[in-house]
Amino acid sequence: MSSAAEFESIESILKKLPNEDREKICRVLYGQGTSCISVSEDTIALSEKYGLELISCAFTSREEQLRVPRKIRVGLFQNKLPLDTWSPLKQMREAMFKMAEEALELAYNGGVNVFCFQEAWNMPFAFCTREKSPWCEYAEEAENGASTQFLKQLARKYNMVIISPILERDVEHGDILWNTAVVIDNHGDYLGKHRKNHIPRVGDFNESTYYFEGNTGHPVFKTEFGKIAINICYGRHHPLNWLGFALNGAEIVFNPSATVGALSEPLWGIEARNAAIANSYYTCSINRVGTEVFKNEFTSGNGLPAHKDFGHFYGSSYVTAPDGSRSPGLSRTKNGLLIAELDLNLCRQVKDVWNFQMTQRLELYANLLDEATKLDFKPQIITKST
Ligand SMILES: NC(=O)NCCC(=O)O
Repeated sequence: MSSAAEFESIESILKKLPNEDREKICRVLYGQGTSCISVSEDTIALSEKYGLELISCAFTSREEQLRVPRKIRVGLFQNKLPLDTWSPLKQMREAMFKMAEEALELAYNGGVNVFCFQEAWNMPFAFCTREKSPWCEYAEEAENGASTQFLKQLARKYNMVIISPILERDVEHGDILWNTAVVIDNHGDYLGKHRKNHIPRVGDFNESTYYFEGNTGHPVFKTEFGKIAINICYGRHHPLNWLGFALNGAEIVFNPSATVGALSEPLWGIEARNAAIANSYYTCSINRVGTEVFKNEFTSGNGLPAHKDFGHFYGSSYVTAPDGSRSPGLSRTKNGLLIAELDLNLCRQVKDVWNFQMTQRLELYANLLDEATKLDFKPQIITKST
């Protein structure tokens, strides 16, 4: 479904440079902190069988004298829709589950401990349309919906924490919808959920037609593989949203997303990376791939002609470490799995060096925020008196 005109990735262009030049550029653009890790031949064969691009890398950390390394592997999965947007829901679900099963099998073979899907992974990203039918039918209960039940058994089988961002239907509270990430622990038990804090009102992203801003705060989920949190898509534009997860002790924050090139691609490599630096945690950014075409035209309220697709979802999923180094990105056009080995000890090591937490002056900002939220707030602007 991707347009042939789409280029594959920044990395595929960098590969064309002479080695010496490429190394210099990568050191500056990507940081010094990643190296390739080899995965078994079987894992490579599996990625080929399932048509999934596979990138695996490890972030560098220092060995400590008193603490053992806390190395874990994350798996970031990006995918196109397996069928046309207008396919019957049952068929779409079957195709999605098959694809998820293959990606999880590959992740297990690559030693992944925590796996995350893209935003609203099991449905077309139909929120551009503002139509209610059939899209609202994709909504599921967080704790016991079809995809949670399906993933629980795979989480148990593979001893893997799974983050499953879905359209949630809250049947106990008026059947309303939310944009939610469900967390299933490695024993196959439902651990909890987080609802998207910031809802876009930009371009074709008409998501406020479907759900409100989330009411779950900034939860951090304590798992056997570290303290994890989820900042869903548009929340990545809000630095205080990232801070919220840091204040609650996150070591890894996942950013499952759905965003298109014309809108956000120059921002993509910056925001989650900056958040990792500012908050001394790892960030894992996942974006969907491909161009999703809808049956009916929709408009964006910007005077431009009505159209039937959002534009190209550019994938490019990547991981950033607390020291600012980042992994290569997955392709802009293909389904893929990025496996990254993280030593969670690096979070504290970076805090000790940079002291961002010690120097952050929360009380200063708390006072300002308190004032700024009052209706009679007067901005502190100093002008020359006449
Ligand atoms: N899904 C979503 O929140 N997309 C908004 C677009 C963006 O933040 O780049």
